[in-house]
Amino acid sequence: MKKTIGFLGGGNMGKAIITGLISSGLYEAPNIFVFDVNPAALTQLHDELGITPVSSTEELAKQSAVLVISVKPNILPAVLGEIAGRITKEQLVVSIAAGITLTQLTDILTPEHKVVRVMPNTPALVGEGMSAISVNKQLTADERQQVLAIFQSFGKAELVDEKLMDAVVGVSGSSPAYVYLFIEALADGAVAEGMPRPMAYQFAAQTVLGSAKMVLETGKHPGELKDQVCSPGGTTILAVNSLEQNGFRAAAAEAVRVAAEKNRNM
Ligand SMILES: NC(=O)C1=CN([C@@H]2O[C@H](COP(=O)(O)OP(=O)(O)OC[C@H]3O[C@@H](n4cnc5c(N)ncnc54)[C@H](O)[C@@H]3O)[C@@H](O)[C@H]2O)C=CC1
Ligand SMILES: O=C(O)[C@@H]1CCC=N1
Repeated sequence: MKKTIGFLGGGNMGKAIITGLISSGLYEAPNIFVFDVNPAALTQLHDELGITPVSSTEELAKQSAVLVISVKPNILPAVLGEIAGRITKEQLVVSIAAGITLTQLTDILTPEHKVVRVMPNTPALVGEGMSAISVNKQLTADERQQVLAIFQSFGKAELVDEKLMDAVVGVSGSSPAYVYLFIEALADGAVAEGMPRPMAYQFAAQTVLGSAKMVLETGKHPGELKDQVCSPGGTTILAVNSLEQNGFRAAAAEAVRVAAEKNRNM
């Protein structure tokens, strides 16, 4: 049997996942079905990635063993509600919508349906995603592994207790945006010192990438890694003090908190 997956919504996050899936080889592009109300988005996905566009949500539900709902949270209930009657209890329904709980999904479908809540992030596009996955009781152990394999094909993925999903949004779902802000700010500083902008982005982004790898691969505490950069009487400790004076650490932690709170109250 063909291994199929469908996407209801092919926007920023849908496209990032589809690109990641195709690059990993887990799914062949023609076996990825997409429906989007925006015909231009659909044509672009077809032309760029080779996916199979479908013309209705009903058709999508029929074609997809795994159905990923990747529309905005505010329209998910209506969109899923429209096709609820066509979704079988064998299909896996995966929602990536912020703030939509497993119970909300089974309220729209039925408690017997297999539902999955995932919080991915856009670096899926380049095979470096971070996804958290919660499932309801209807999934078998094999199906849990299947979902994990999908999201591990383009980065790291973990099964988590659903109550952690708000923290996940703050620390990985939304946080690429804060990291881009940081990269842009580092580059602005370098440009002010006379560095050409493209060079500044490269130096800032490669440093963020390398520093992240240091945390993941050495297993060392981030504080210890920071200390290794701070020479006594040197440049770095002055820069670190400046960041502390300007509330950098508190600002980052507060960003995670407000994103989590929003997710909780969506
Ligand atoms: N952008 C991100 O970094 C992340 C987004 N998410 C979640 O992913 C979901 C999608 O977000 P984005 O991709 O950023 O939004 P987006 O606006 O880029 O994409 C949504 C897509 O859904 C389409 N759409 C709207 N109404 C539709 C309908 N009735 N039927 C089919 N398609 C329809 C739109 O044309 C658009 O292409 C949201 O629920 C969001 O919470 C989750 C993690 C990260
Ligand atoms: O901003 C949002 O609501 C979505 C969820 C995480 C990233 N983007």
